[in-house]
Amino acid sequence: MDAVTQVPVPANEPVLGYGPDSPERARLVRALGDLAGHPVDLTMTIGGVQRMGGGGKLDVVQPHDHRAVLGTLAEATEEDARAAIDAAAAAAPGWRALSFDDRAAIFLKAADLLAGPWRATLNAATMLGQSKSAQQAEIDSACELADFWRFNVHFARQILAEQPISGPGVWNRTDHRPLEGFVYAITPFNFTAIAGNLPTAPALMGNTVLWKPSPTQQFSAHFLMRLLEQAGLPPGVINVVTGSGIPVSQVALRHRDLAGIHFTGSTRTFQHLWRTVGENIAGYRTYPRLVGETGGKDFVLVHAGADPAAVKTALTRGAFEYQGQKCSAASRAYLPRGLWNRLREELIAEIDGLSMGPVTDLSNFMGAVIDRRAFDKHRAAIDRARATDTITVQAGGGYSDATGYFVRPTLLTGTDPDDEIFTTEYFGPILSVFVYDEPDFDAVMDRIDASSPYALTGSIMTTERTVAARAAERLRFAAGNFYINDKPTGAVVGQQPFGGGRASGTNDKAGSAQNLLRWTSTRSIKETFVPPTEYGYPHMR
Ligand SMILES: NC(=O)c1ccc[n+]([C@@H]2O[C@H](COP(=O)([O-])OP(=O)(O)OC[C@H]3O[C@@H](n4cnc5c(N)ncnc54)[C@H](O)[C@@H]3O)[C@@H](O)[C@H]2O)c1
Ligand SMILES: N[C@@H](CCC=O)C(=O)O
Repeated sequence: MDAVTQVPVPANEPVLGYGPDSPERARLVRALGDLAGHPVDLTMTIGGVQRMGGGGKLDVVQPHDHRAVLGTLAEATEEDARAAIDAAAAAAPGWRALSFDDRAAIFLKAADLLAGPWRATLNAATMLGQSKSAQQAEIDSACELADFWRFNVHFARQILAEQPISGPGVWNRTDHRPLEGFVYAITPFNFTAIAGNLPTAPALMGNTVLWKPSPTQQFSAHFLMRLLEQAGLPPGVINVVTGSGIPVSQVALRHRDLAGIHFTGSTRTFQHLWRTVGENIAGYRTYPRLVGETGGKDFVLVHAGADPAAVKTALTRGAFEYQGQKCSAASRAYLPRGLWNRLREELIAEIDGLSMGPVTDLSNFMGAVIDRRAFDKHRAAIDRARATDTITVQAGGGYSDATGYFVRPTLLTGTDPDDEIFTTEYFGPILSVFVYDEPDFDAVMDRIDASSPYALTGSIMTTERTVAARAAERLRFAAGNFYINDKPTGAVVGQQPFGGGRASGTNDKAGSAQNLLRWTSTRSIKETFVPPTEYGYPHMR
């Protein structure tokens, strides 16, 4: 069909509340029971066929109850990786020959399936497998993922519509080709929406994909793939391989047809991937596109005139929702002495009162951290803080791995602004506060800018317009997402395109036209209607 169509106007998926007696709560509770009671084989999906990886097995458990097994995956081997890349290559001609509208319809249908009949399943899988509360699952695996799929279609259509001007006798066109080869999508444990967006954004632009989810997100990834199949995704367009990714990368990163990497995860992993691509650069057919959104040490800067109640809520929600396991989580805050003295007791009481436990008990504000490795890292950070003279544990500081990987929300104060509590990403429920004297406000901004290698999110809390403007200017490169009088988390697709610079990533803004452009390689076409028939020019006469 040749008609130039309009795609549906996207709108953000409304966030449901899950209050007592609500129908969505009843559906969620039922899904939690169903999924927890039926462990599944967490298969790979290669060329549309589900099978277990060829390597060692790994149980995926509920982080808040680590004896409860949700499913078992098996490490994908190098042979599995080769099969998945071959399947992507086999599916590529048919997929890129499909019209944009046909591809877009699959993801629009996926969004509607997710917002409707699949919502409870995806939310329950995310709660059980990643230990998210109902609210945190809802904003992630239901709303943000549906938003990614709907807004990406809208932005992709805008990209395709962008065409060059044409002079007399000439027609110029831009052909938005997919990349030549496969895209390797590698996704983190903490957001089901990111796991869903990273393989599907390149696929929407006509690419075929090798997708390696995080083992600790594999449970929700498994259902996500089933949803995409139900939406009509043809076999081989997205090929899922399971496990650590190390054998997969042995093959994928050295493959001639690696055309791009769409990564979200730690800075360390992304730098490893980039380095390996650099080492193999002469071996690729085309220069691979490298898109990576990585770590953060996100700040809240509080000015003397800020509203204490707003500061308290921004810190509590910003630092401790989803156990601080958001790349955007507030992990360092800079408070003026007067306000700190007024707020301290209330803030400690609020943090110590936060409910934490199994997320299947919907009254809990927090669940467990993702796994033993994360638990050990947070425990070590808290123990070190206790043993350091310049640091005081103001709230929390407890932990237990008896039934689940629980770390109490922890508030530290430190007098050395260069200590690792202000510079290192712990990726857990630990918030470090530096108390400054009010006249030092400008010097504190300099510190925030210089003391951490990251530049992901940050916020300024103030009631003075001129202070907000000064901070926005002075901290212009310290955060890719900057908030005024809000927590630094909770970006919404289409409203606050998300991503950071410096060590936080390539800042290609997930869920925006900027990101989608990375998955096309444009061809300029010039057509001359009546070509010249003599080689000479007037000055030669
Ligand atoms: N900036 C953002 O948008 C954003 C969003 C979410 C998470 N993050 C960051 O992600 C990190 C937490 O996530 P994580 O613990 O899953 O990160 P991670 O780097 O440990 O893992 C990310 C993914 O990479 C895989 N991986 C690791 N080594 C690999 C290799 N050699 N080959 C192939 N795959 C490999 C992992 O299995 C996982 O799927 C934090 O640093 C956080 O800040 C950033
Ligand atoms: N986009 C999310 C963070 C994603 C990283 O973990 C937010 O804005 O809070």
